[in-house]
Amino acid sequence: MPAPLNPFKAALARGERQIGCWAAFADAYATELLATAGFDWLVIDGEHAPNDLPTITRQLQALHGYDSHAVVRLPMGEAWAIKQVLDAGAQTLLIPLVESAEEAATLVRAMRYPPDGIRGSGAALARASGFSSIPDYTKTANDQMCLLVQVETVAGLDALDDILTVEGVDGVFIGPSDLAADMGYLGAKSDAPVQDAIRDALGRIAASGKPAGCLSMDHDQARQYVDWGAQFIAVGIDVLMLAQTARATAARWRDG
Ligand SMILES: O=C(O)C(=O)C[C@H](O)[C@@H](O)CO
Repeated sequence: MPAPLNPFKAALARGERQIGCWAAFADAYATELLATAGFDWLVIDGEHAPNDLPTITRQLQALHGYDSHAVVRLPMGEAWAIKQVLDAGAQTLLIPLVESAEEAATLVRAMRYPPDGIRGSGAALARASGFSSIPDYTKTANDQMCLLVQVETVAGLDALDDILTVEGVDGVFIGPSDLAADMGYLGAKSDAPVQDAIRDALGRIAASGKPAGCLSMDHDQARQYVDWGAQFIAVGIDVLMLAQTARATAARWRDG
């Protein structure tokens, strides 16, 4: 029996639009709830949400059997951390702050077993192999790995065309907030120079044939990103959705 198919990777390869949402509660119960909403992908965020390996693992377990695909974002692309979340069952990773083709190629190798990469082959005891109930896991897992790299600095944009040539990079996500900050527009990702840079980057990624990704909770802006070439687009962040609704409800009753 081979490793489970990665439906998100397959959908991207078919050119299908994938609508996503950030899962930032660091909690399996909340992430399972989100999986009932109908998003194609959910980011289990280990960069800016208080997640660690056990909370990420519990969220992967909670998403099992749902159609929303888990995209695990690590704080940084370290090979040891990649190995741990892959063994926990993640198939798709989103790695922040990639600034060169060399970095991207190193990430590809960290996600693959030899001879294609350096992933440690101890999955026999891990959730990824169904605790050894998937006999061909290690022989077939490489093909189901999906690497999304985040380009979100001026240096990253300068290296974008090179990054796009790296085999094994399955998609490139433009991070609007970090890009704005790096361009000197901290907190102003909608300012014209940042939007121009995002437009250029999404266009270049789409033209290369690789899927482009982006994030906006502003629905008009998200639509704009799709028009500019984004194929996988995150349109919500769960903590902010709850915060906004809670604040609006309280204000309505306090002020009315
Ligand atoms: O730079 C960005 O934008 C991102 O990388 C996404 C953010 O980190 C997201 O968590 C919300 O701001």
